[in-house]
Amino acid sequence: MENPTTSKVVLLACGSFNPITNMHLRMFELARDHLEDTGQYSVIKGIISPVGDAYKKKGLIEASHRVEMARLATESSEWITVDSWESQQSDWVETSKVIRHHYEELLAREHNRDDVDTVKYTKKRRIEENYIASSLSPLSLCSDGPQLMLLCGADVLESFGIPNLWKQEDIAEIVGRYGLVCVTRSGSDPHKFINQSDDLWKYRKNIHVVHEWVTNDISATHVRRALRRGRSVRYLLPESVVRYVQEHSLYSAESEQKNADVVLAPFQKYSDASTKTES
Ligand SMILES: Nc1ncnc2c1ncn2[C@@H]1O[C@H](COP(=O)(O)OP(=O)(O)OP(=O)(O)O)[C@@H](O)[C@H]1O
Ligand SMILES: O=C(O)c1ccc[n+]([C@@H]2O[C@H](COP(=O)([O-])O)[C@@H](O)[C@H]2O)c1
Repeated sequence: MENPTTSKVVLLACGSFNPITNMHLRMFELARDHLEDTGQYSVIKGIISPVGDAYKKKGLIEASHRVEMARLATESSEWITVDSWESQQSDWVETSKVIRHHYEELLAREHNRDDVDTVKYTKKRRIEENYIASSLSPLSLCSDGPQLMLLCGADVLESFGIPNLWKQEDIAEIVGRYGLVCVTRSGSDPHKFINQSDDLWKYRKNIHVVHEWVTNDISATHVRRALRRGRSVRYLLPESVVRYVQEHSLYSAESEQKNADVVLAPFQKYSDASTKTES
C-alpha cells in the first residue's frame, strides 16, 4: 500500500562496476533503509548505470561484460535494476547528463501514466524547465511523482573536491536539484568533507549520509587483484557473477593494463590519482 505522506525516490548509482561486488548491492539496501527510516521517503527503484568504455579507466573491461554481470547480480532483486544507456554511448557521459537522462525517462513515464491530465503535465514541465539549480530543495517530478537521487560511496563525494574533475555547476545541479545519498567507506569522513566545502554545505539538506556500521572494504580493485592472482573471490561477488567471470576468463594481468597508456583527460585523472588503482 502506498503511503501518501512519503515522497517516492528512485536511486541511481553510476560507476565502473568492474566488476559489480556485493558491496555495490549492499549500498542500495543501506540507502533504502536509511531513507525510509526518516519516514519521509519510500524508495521504489534502484538503477545501476555502468560507465561506457570511453571512460578509459585503467583496467576497465568491456561494458558488455560489466552490464551483463550487473544484470546477473540483480536478477534476484525486486527493486534494483541495471540500465545500459550510459554504457552504450560512444563518448563518456558526465554524471549530471546521466541523471538528466534518467530524470527525463521518469518524467516521460509519469506523463504516460497521467496523460489524461495534460494540463497538469505541461504545468509541471514548465516549472521543471524553469527550475534553477541554486534552489535548496530538490524537485520531485510532480506532487506524487518520484524524486531521483544519485547514490554513491564517500570516495565519489570526496572526488568533488579534486580540482578540475567535476564542473562546479554539475555539482550544484546534482546536489541542489536532485539530491545525493552517500554511503561511508573506510577512510572517509563525508560529514567533515561537507562541512569543509562551502558549496556542499549550502546543499547539506539534500545530502543523506548513510553510515555503514559493518565496515565493508570490498572494492572492485581488490577483486580484480585477487582474480589475476588466481585467488578465490567467492562471497565477495554474487555466485552468478563469479561463474560469469570464470566462464569468460575475465580479469587478468593483461586486462589490468587496458587503457594504461591512454593520455588522460581531466575527468580520468581521478581514476589515475585514486589510491584504489594500481598496476
Ligand atoms: N565498499 C564500498 N563502500 C561504499 N561504497 C562503495 C563501496 N564499493 C563501491 N562503492 C561505491 O559504488 C559506486 C561504484 O563504484 P565503483 O564501480 O567505482 O567501485 P569501486 O569498488 O570503488 O571500484 P574500483 O575499486 O575499481 O575503483 C561508487 O559510488 C563507489 O563509491
Ligand atoms: O561528471 C563528472 O564530471 C564526473 C567526474 C568524475 C567521475 N564521474 C563519474 O563517477 C563515477 C566514478 O566511477 P569510478 O569507478 O571511477 O570510481 C563514474 O560513473 C564517472 O562517470 C563523473
